[in-house]
Amino acid sequence: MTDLVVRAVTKSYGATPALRGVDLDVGSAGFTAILGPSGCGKTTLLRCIAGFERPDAGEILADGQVVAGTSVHVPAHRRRIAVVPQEGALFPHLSVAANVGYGLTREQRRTARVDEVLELVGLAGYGRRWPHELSGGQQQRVAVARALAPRPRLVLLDEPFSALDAALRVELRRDIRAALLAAGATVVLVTHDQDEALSTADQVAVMRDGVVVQVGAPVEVYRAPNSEWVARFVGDAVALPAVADGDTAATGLGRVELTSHPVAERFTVVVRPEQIRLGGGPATATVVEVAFHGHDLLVALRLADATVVTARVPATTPVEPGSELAVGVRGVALAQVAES
Ligand SMILES: Nc1ncnc2c1ncn2[C@@H]1O[C@H](COP(=O)(O)OP(=O)(O)OP(=O)(O)O)[C@@H](O)[C@H]1O
Repeated sequence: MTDLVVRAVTKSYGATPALRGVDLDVGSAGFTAILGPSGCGKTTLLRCIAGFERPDAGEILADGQVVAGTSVHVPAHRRRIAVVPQEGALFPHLSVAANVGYGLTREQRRTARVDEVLELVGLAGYGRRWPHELSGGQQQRVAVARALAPRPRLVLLDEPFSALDAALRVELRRDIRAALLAAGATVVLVTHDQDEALSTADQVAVMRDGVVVQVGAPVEVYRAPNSEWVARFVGDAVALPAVADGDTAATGLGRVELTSHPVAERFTVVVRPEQIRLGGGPATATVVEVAFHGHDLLVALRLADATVVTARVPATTPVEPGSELAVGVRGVALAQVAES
């Protein structure tokens, strides 16, 4: 697997800073997602890695070789890094096979490589079709096959599933992940979709305002975000005013366990809506609203201190607006933020 290292990379467009010192190590993880809101610099980082942009400062190394750095700029076509863009990547006037073979030498095209990668993405036998004869999902599969054909050391995916409908995305993500890892490629996916990042990647790098603010396995980033911002960005979060009580926090939902000592006398703790327990616990709450979301209910609760928080519970939970319930928090708080 290719070891990609990004060190202190900065990049501005005129007076607009897009990257403000990005550090990222993609080495050990097969599949890394770069997750961040619109405008945080994801695409710029991807373009710097691919070689379409030149960083202002910092270094990018692939397998220990500097591909971008002070006075080094290996051109994009020499990096052995493939990019799969959002959509519209295929040449409409070329057959599927010709699209897939586009980046291959004439000799390579005579081998079975095109059929091999088409099979890998689940499109064996589609070589003679034209792009317009394929569904959107099939076109993205062809784009991935084309990226894989020349055996790149790294595949960069730029929001490749964003134009597809929800059900198709889930299936395609799973298949594409399997195909890329079967091909032995190291993969970097850029996305603003939390669910996509958490469900597809082995490692998630969360970006905000031109820097990577947290890197970790999906479960780590979700369960132990290093700030309230990350907690809110990777999922729903409930912020509770808290007062230090020994090594725990006293909140409107009762005592909450912390992963570390309280940061101040008064602070805010963050928990996930699914951590709120209904029908048991040390505090009392009034049910303000119950919203049905298929397998879940979102239950708005007014606590004794008048704070309103939202709990997520299975749809089978018996709960009525206006009723009073015992409530509590299970598990530990995700993050604590000192009151400013
Ligand atoms: N070619 C450009 N010229 C000037 N400013 C640019 C250019 N490309 C990007 N920017 C600016 O750089 C910042 C980062 O943009 P970038 O496209 O990398 O973000 P992003 O996270 O990929 O956003 P999105 O998810 O919306 O694509 C933004 O403020 C953007 O307006």
